[in-house]
Amino acid sequence: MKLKRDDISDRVIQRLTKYLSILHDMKKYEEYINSSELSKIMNTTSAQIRRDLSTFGEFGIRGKGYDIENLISIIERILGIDRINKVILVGHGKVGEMLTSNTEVLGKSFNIVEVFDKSPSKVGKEIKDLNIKIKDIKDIDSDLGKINVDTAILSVIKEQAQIVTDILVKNHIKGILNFTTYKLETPDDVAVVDVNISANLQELNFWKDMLKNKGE
Ligand SMILES: NC(=O)c1ccc[n+]([C@@H]2O[C@H](COP(=O)([O-])OP(=O)(O)OC[C@H]3O[C@@H](n4cnc5c(N)ncnc54)[C@H](O)[C@@H]3O)[C@@H](O)[C@H]2O)c1
Repeated sequence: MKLKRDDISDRVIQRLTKYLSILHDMKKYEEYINSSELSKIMNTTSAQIRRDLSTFGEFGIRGKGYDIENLISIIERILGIDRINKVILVGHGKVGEMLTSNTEVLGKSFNIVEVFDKSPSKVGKEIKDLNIKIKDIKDIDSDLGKINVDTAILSVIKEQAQIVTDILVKNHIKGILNFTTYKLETPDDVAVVDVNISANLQELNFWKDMLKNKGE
């Protein structure tokens, strides 16, 4: 099935990643799960689950529900994590270090293959856990020409975010995980996902207060 960007909301994709983690837990105990069981764990409705999954095809078996193993592999394929994805990281400061010092943060489907920075005190230093040396951002054009990679993590200072993004786009990067708070401008064929812990906390506060008021 060929889907267009407008057919899929960000929320559906966020829920897919949650379904996946629940399904991984459930597969230890069950072979099948129906939308009603899944909806209780997800704290949503079974109609929502059916709607989300039907965006991508019909996978349920009438009377039995979803084959958990099968659903896991379908969702992994949809999310492109049925393979190892090579990723580069630009900006090895506090955030960058947090990401390279614990490979579990990225999960088993993502591998950091190159790290770039512009600070002379960092370029050339080895990142032991990854067995690679930090490279100079100045050399990114020639370095990326040698490896086949289309995903980048951006963790430079905000003031450099767009400049680095333009360099990444020029080097055929098609997906950027943006840790900076800068609103990046990219061509239509480049996907950007912003990570913003402060914004997440603000959202959390809103939901927490709303639920508290509901109980009063
Ligand atoms: N998403 C979040 O929740 C969150 C949390 C904390 C910080 N941040 C943001 O993440 C970014 C990184 O934060 P940090 O605390 O790691 O900052 P930092 O100053 O510790 O690190 C930034 C790194 O980027 C490098 N750099 C700067 N310009 C560069 C360029 N043109 N090319 C390559 N490397 C370059 C610097 O040399 C440095 O190593 C900042 O924009 C910060 O605002 C986001």
